[in-house]
Amino acid sequence: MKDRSGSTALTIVIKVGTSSLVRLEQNTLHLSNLARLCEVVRDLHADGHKVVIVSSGAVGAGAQRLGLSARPKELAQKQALAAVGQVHLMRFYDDFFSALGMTCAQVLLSLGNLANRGQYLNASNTFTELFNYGTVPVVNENDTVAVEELRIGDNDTLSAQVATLVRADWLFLLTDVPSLFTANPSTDPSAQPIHEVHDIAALQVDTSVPGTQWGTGGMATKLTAARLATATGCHMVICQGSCPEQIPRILRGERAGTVFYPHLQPLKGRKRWILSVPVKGAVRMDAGAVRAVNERSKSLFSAGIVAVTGDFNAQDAIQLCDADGTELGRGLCNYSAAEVDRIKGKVSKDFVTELGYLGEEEIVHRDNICLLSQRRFQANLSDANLPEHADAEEQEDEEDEEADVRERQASIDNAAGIAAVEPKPIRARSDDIFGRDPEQAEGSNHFSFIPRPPPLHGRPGSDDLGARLAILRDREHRGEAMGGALWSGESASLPSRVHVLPRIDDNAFFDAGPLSPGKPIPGSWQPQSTLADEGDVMQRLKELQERDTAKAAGPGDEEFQDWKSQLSKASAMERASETAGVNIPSSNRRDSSSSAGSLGAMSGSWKPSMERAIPSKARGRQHGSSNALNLMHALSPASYDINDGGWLPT
Ligand SMILES: Nc1ncnc2c1ncn2[C@@H]1O[C@H](COP(=O)(O)OP(=O)(O)O)[C@@H](O)[C@H]1O
Ligand SMILES: N[C@@H](CCC(=O)OP(=O)(O)O)C(=O)O
Repeated sequence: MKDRSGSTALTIVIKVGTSSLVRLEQNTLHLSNLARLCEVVRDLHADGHKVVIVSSGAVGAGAQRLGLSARPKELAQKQALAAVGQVHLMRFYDDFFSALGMTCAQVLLSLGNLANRGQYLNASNTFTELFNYGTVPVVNENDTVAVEELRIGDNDTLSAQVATLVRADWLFLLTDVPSLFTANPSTDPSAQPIHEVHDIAALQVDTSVPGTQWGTGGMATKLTAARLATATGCHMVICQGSCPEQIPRILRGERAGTVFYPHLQPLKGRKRWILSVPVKGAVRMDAGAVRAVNERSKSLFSAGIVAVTGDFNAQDAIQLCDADGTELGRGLCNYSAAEVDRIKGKVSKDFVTELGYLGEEEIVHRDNICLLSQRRFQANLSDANLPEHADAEEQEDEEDEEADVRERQASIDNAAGIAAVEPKPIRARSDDIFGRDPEQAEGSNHFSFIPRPPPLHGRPGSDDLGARLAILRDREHRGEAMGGALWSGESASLPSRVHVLPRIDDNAFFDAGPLSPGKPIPGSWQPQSTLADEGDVMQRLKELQERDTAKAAGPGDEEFQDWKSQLSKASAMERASETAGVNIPSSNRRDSSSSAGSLGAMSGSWKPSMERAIPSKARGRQHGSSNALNLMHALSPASYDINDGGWLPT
């Protein structure tokens, strides 16, 4: 079967709500709905489509099993009911699918599985394998263990996130009404059905009246799901759960339910994942910032921020809203809520005075912004109205997508314990580090890519450099140093034992060139001075921490002033070179706004002629503030030299 767009093999997510799975009056499961849904899935599967079910109903079914007539209010009670109901529901899914000659698989997800990029990729690989085995994954939130602040909370949002994860073409939300209406049809007899939605922002509907006591979120969360799903290029449909047979008919083009059309230029690669990061706050932008961010796909700078809400940390996801509070997109913020509050409306040269350090120039870098508006979708959008750099953006999206595929593959390889020592060229990521394969014999020169652990956060001057160090030492103690930030080992090209403290939070990509057994890493690095042992490293860190603290004390310090003036010269130099088209490594370009790159540049270890395959996307992909460690590298005499195209932080 082809869908209306002519595609043959589709990935389809079907979310079924409690209202369609539980018969409130009879206090039983709605077995006929459930059985017919399984039959529809069987037919879709037989037509070559991959199908995931996101099933609600655990709490409702649990309540029925225990004879409760009202939904409990306490989280712990709901969690207990979910534990009872989930197994009951899955028993029927398993029975029905078995009777139809199919196998289903239970997947319980929690927020952490989606918000953490590594776990997200891992979950994605699991779905791929479940599809390969021909099974039907049946997903629910892991309600029983999800604590309040770490819950997704409703399965409409969960289903959109699952649709993003499996790169679904269609997401169906089966519920107890035939479509979205202009208002709740059970309380407003004048409510009119809405059949098609091209621009969610333009919708005028009242979703404030909730549905049954057993559902969560009513229509409001379904609209949230629609915004997420359509932004990633997925069609979404709200339709009647008692008639799952509509699904194949809607795919063929029949008019039923409410169809939300996807963005023409959907989010790709890593930006899709950003949508799964929990939102911790919001900023409101003035009209100029709205134009820059929403229409011209620019970064968000502090000058355009008029208000901040929520309590977020650096690198949390926040909503980017217009002055009225309408959400236009989401992004990973480079500063905490308190920091943004202090620098909002100001320009970046004021950051040092306000914050005591110079951080990223962008509050939210454009590489970390996911726009949710469907401005690009409108059919009448002429080329002249397309956002600035639309072509470049498209190419960057493609790069993002390719990077995403590579990351997924790397995640599979790592999970399988495959050392990435291959005769063919390998593209490595800077969040991999090189290390000796722990499984290999002493004296072997084989190298592996070892995934780096999640980034640590910190600011110079804050005392968390000490905390970072404690974490690093703990990792090393636990034998994770090879995959951690404090790396120790022997390089094939270095005779001596060295300690390398790589920049721990840069997600830039770099090309490692071909690796093969017994061959030194191309572009191998040579420390100009060697930190011989842990004592040296600790001593160095201590010195640097003291310097950090002194610098953070304020801009009165002479050395700090000198540092600042070098920094602005470096930025100017860089801008000039950029304009002149000199090939500048992207990571250094990015770092021009932070201490390390610029100081590195000024100290001569920056090599503009160095050819490296770092896509421009690397810029701004910073996770957490790297300033403390960047600063350390910048100040450290142990800077690393690049021989022939490899890359390590200076
Ligand atoms: N504008 C609207 N259009 C349709 N239904 C609405 C609207 N606003 C609120 N609702 C309510 O949303 C309910 C469906 O959401 P919910 O109870 O969460 O169901 P489910 O369990 O299927 O997720 C409907 O039964 C209806 O009462
Ligand atoms: N995870 C919960 C579902 C929460 C939920 O969103 O319910 P619903 O609004 O019926 O889709 C459960 O299984 O009961």
